[in-house]
Amino acid sequence: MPNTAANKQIHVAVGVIYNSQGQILIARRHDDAHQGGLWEFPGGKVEQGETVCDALARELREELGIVVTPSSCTALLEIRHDYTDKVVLLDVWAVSGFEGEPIGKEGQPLRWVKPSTLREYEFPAANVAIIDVIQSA
Ligand SMILES: Nc1nc2c([nH]c(=O)n2[C@@H]2O[C@H](COP(=O)(O)OP(=O)(O)OP(=O)(O)O)[C@@H](O)[C@H]2O)c(=O)[nH]1
Ligand SMILES: [Mg+2]
Repeated sequence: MPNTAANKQIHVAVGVIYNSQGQILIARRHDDAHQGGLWEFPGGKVEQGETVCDALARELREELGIVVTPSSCTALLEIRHDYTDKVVLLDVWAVSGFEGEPIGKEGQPLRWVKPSTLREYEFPAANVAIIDVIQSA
């Protein structure tokens, strides 16, 4: 298949961020974004020349204003998902240490939730596997 915009795989760094009470941070995607209106784990596209950890730290600084403690990042899983309009490779990391208080710097609503309540929120289809891993931990 030719490498067109429609089938090019997008590498995404995704953070499952824990606070000291064991809650996880979720954010609501803008209505006009891909998979808009759904909840997500914060993160974004890995840029050329970046490690996934660097990309995650940059995205969490840009989107939430927090500074991730590099030693607190651990790889959780990778998910490849075909949304028809695009294919994503989600590189999912747990983040248990950071400085600052997260705020929705792009106007996105944020919520700290207990892992057991994650299924009450609507996420993109690719996230089902992430929630399975979180809840089996
Ligand atoms: N951040 C994030 N993206 C996800 C999740 N699940 C999921 O399918 N995605 C998909 O991953 C892709 C890239 O994520 P993104 O939109 O956050 O990328 P970004 O921050 O670089 O955004 P930008 O393109 O506005 O600069 C989107 O197509 C999005 O739908 C998730 O839990 N978190
Ligand atoms: Mg993003």
